[in-house]
Amino acid sequence: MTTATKTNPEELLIGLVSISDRASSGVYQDQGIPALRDWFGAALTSPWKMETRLIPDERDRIEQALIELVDVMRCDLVLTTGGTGPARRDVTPEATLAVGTKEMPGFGEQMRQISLKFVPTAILSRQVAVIRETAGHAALIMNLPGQPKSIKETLEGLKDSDGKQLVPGIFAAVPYCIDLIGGPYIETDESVCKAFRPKSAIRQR
Ligand SMILES: Nc1ncnc2c1ncn2[C@@H]1O[C@H](COP(=O)(O)OP(=O)(O)OP(=O)(O)O)[C@@H](O)[C@H]1O
Ligand SMILES: Nc1nc2c(c(=O)[nH]1)N[C@H]1C(S)=C(S)[C@@H](COP(=O)(O)O)O[C@H]1N2
Repeated sequence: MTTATKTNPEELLIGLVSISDRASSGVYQDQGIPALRDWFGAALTSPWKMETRLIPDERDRIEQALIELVDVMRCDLVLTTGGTGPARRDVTPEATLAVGTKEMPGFGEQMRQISLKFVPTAILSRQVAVIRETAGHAALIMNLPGQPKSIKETLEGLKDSDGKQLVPGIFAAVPYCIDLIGGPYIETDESVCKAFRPKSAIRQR
């Protein structure tokens, strides 16, 4: 576990939660947090920090981690990886919906569409996204599947060998969503992920 504190209101605080019985008990090494950290390191050009958790597939533990990351640490964005499938112990979507104050169904639908370009089993992921709002703060919480490779696939989409975007990744819609819930202005490296905002919402630097 790492501990980050928000020192600058312009800095994005990202909560990264890896949910895996086997990685959290040491059967194998967690690759979820490293894959997320590497992706954000390449994608973001505006300031950011991360706060990480590695936990088993237990609904109470997942809810507790999400609430703490949003309400106490004041993360603006929380990404989970793992526990979205149909297996008995896969409960990440249930925990996420339980802590959300608004559901964002478009994210789940679109993430499955993106993932279907990579694997036919994408339909097995029940991933969801929600907004959690407290009195003075709000965050977007999004589920990603557990396969470490699914992180880049879902966030970044599909490019051809020349780098031309064939399928936009889900992260393209995240910066404007964070604007709308009062979070910091996120800027990205367009060669990794081009953020989409309405013209009126684009800040000139
Ligand atoms: N945090 C992780 N680190 C590394 N590999 C992972 C991780 N989570 C999942 N995987 C890999 O992705 C595969 C599918 O993910 P899934 O979440 O369905 O795993 P799982 O079999 O339920 O894992 P677990 O039993 O650890 O909860 C796993 O079999 C494993 O190879
Ligand atoms: N982009 C992407 N999405 C994916 C996958 C993948 O490899 N890449 N694996 C699928 C598989 S095999 C499963 S079972 C579901 C659920 O995975 P989870 O239980 O690890 O969250 O995600 C699906 N979505």
